[in-house]
Amino acid sequence: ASEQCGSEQGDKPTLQTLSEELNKTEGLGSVGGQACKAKRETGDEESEENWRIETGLDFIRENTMLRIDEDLYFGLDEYSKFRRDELSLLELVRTFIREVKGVRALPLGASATVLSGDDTGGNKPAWCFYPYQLKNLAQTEVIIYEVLRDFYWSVLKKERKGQFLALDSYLKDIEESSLRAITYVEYTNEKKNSTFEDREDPYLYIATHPLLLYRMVRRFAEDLQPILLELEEYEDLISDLYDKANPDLVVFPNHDDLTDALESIKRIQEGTNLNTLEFATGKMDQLQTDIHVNALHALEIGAYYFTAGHFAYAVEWMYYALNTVSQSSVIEKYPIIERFFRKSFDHLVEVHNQNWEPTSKNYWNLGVFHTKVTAPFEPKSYVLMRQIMKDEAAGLRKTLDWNWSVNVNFMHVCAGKNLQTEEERKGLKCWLQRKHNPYWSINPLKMEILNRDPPVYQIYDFIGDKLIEKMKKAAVDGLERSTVVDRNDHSRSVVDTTRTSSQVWLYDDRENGKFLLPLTYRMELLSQLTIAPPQACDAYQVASYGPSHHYAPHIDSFEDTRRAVAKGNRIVTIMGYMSHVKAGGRTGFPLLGVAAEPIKGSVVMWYNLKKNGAERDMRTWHGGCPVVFGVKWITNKWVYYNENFRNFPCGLNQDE
Ligand SMILES: O=C(O)CCC(=O)C(=O)O
Ligand SMILES: [Fe+2]
Repeated sequence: ASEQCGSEQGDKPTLQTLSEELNKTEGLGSVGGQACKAKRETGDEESEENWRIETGLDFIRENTMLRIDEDLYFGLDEYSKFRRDELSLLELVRTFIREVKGVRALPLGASATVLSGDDTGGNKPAWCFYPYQLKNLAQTEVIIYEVLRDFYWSVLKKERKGQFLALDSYLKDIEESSLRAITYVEYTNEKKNSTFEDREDPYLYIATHPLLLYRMVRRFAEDLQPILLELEEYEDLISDLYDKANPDLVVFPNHDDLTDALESIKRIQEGTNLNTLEFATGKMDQLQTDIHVNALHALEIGAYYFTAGHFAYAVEWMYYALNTVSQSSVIEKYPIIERFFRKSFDHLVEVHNQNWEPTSKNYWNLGVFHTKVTAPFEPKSYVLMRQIMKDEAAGLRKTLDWNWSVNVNFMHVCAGKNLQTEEERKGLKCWLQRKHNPYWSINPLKMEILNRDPPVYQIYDFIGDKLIEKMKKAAVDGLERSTVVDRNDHSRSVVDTTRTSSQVWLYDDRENGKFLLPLTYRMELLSQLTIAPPQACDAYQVASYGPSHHYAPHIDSFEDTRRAVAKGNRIVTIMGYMSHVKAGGRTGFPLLGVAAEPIKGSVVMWYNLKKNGAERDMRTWHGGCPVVFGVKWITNKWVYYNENFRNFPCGLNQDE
């Protein structure tokens, strides 16, 4: 069916085919299937296809600021402007993308209120922190899509021929991303014969896939409002949209959210060392998804990396964009387009090289390649500086002072690399533990030791699925953005980019938390520590992470013991995984060179203090690696020293 779609265009390249081509990615097959279906449903559209394309092109030529024209060099003036003011590359790229897609920029000062719902201004939630709200947004968008698609084919094409290239490319963008994902999820649900409970939610899939999320947020921030402004006169349409999409209940993402989405992509890629080509084509940490970004997206992502000062990734994304666009046949007809990509690419290479210094300073500039870039760029010959420093960083693991190597090692363990030496790996094993308590003899613990000194254990099947569901249910409505101890004032907690999860506390000593007590007792048996009394622990902290959310390396014990005078400090952490994570989300120990895999139902246990209970054990620096795809749920149980100093240091498996 998709071939048919292509052949409708004949071999005459048009702007329509151009944006179709730009939307394709090498090796992933045609993405036009859904679009074809939409067209077929409306019956006799094929014959009318051509006028739409032709007049669409004319419309663009006549009405846009920057002309796509052989004689008038595209964006040359703009281009020379950005060379003086480098930060505007991103804006220039956005202008270019609008141009190609036929999206008119909103008039300056226009507040796009056609369908913006409640304007909660500064109180608007940051979208990226709420996968469950984003899920609703994905659902709303599909409703908007359906209304606009029907309107497009039933009304618009008859009245205003060809003026709506922007709407056309908007509909296509949804079809090849969100709708494609929904089809995929529904298909797998069906194939797996999923019951109601374990059906995967297609909208949550969209809300937690970093590329789908970026594409959706981008459509809201860039594409939808200008389209709606142009359709304002169709009052029936607008009120239909208003009724169905209920914008008063949903706050739509804006440009700040688009920046957040781009920042998320950056955090994910940097934090888990994803290869650019693989990431762009939907591969994340072993998992291949059938979702990708197109040349225009890659162009924007490259420009964002440039703005953020990470020049190596900027060059890689721009190279991907250029390469994708160069393979498009319509480029022969519009070489001007390719020239824009090439100019941008050349510029990024130049800036990369300006920022590359062959001195030890590079230890602080991890955003460049190991060497300057020379033409022709061959991505395989260039290695990221941080990659090159992997061995050196691993060698510095035992240095307990904070230094540059911690972040590099954290990134590598987050990517699933094991940095432990042969010596350190000796004696690491899995076993069934039946000792220490009769309870375990009939129901042995599935133990694994991840590190011997200091000991880090992972214990599998420790929290049952039913209990996990109960915990999530009790937690989900109370989730709030996590905080960290204020660096300047240790008595305060503050919101910070080093910890981007949301969280809530559940109390097993309160009426509505009693269901947690069996878990607490199980933890006592496991650790041979006193945990249940409130003075021996903190309540259960339940935390949830969406894509890009992380917790940078830290130690769970307090630096300032005034935070915990009565209880003593946090001696042991027992952290449970309450979900599988599709990609990413490990718990990394950069100084130990190892990470725990987020396996639902397992708990990880380690020390935060030395055995004397007074000093922090600096070796158990750890952090929550960025979630790449999916949602990660954890629960923390922190155990305090004073209630436990008597039975210490018998601690964990003293006979191991
Ligand atoms: O999310 C993780 O894997 C680690 C969380 C953590 O270290 C904490 O909450 O203290
Ligand atoms: Fe922690």
